[in-house]
Amino acid sequence: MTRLISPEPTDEELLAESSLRPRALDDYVGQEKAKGNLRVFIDAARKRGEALDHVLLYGPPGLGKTTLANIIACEMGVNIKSTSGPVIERPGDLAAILTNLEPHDVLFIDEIHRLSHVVEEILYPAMEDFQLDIIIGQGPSARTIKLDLPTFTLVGATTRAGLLSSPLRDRFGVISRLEFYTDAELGTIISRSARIMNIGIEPEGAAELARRSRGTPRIANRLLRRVRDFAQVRADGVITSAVVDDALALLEIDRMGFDLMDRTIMLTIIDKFGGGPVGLDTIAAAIGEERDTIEDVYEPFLIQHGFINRTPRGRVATKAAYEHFGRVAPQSPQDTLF
Ligand SMILES: Nc1ncnc2c1ncn2[C@@H]1O[C@H](COP(=O)(O)OP(=O)(O)OP(=O)(O)O)[C@@H](O)[C@H]1O
Ligand SMILES: [Mg+2]
Repeated sequence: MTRLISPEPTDEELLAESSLRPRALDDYVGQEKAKGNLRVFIDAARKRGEALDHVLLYGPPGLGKTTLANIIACEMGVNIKSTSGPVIERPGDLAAILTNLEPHDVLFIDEIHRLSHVVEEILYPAMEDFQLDIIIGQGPSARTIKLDLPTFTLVGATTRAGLLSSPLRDRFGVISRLEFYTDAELGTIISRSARIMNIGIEPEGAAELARRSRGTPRIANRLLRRVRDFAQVRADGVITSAVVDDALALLEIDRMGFDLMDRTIMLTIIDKFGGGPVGLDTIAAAIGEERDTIEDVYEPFLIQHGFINRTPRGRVATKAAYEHFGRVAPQSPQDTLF
């Protein structure tokens, strides 16, 4: 099932996204820390006439990792080859990709935490010494030959850097964490997308949409498309904050941008487990969703905005979560003790 606020791209979006994707670092909104670092490293590499150091981008889905990888290649003035961890099945697949790179090219590996072990081991010498170790023959007569590779830049993307093996993580010179976007940044992205898509939107409409986008550009662009449909049918084509309100009410997205699954997670902790602490596996079983999906996709935003706490004994619903549903939070043990 694709959720309306799921950060995973739909097919329609994969097409639409390419036109909305900023191509230069200056057009990439927000992420000032990552951008600032990259700008320095890119300038330095260009001045030295070298390939950029390997870059690892991590953060929740939909925050702009793929976009940033493409911008890096663009700013370096090189080609980008894109693939993803699960797609590279055998060492030979990776060897074929690596030997086809031009000097200084960017190799983008999405979901790099899902690379198989054998493939990962090919990557170590390739990243470090730009060499490929190929084993020829079998048994006692097997020998390794080394093949020189062009210097290249590996850009890896992952939702959780913690899932990467440390030898792999250590081989990245630049490690950047992407953050959720502020409402103001999302407002800028929404206005820009509306311009490109030729949609009329009032500043208040953009601001309201930004507030409901879970800090995520992909969700912002998706909601913009849905609300446009609504504005064309129900209003006279212009997106006002009232149109956003009505459209999102219909789509069951509340004023915080939470959808049914977000609310289910919080209400499950509150109602079924007395507010927690409750383990992630127990929550997953109770709502019939994958543990990893909850951890990668739903939970980061809820934690960041203080609706759920992660404790050693499990997840806890916060006072803000109770208040969001108009409930009164039980007194914490500390309050009753003293
Ligand atoms: N900083 C940004 N400024 C403007 N638009 C952005 C920015 N980041 C992302 N977007 C928009 O959001 C969409 C999704 O971004 P992108 O595909 O790069 O996300 P992602 O982090 O790679 O997600 P995933 O982890 O799911 O691959 C893009 O089409 C782009 O239009
Ligand atoms: Mg991506």
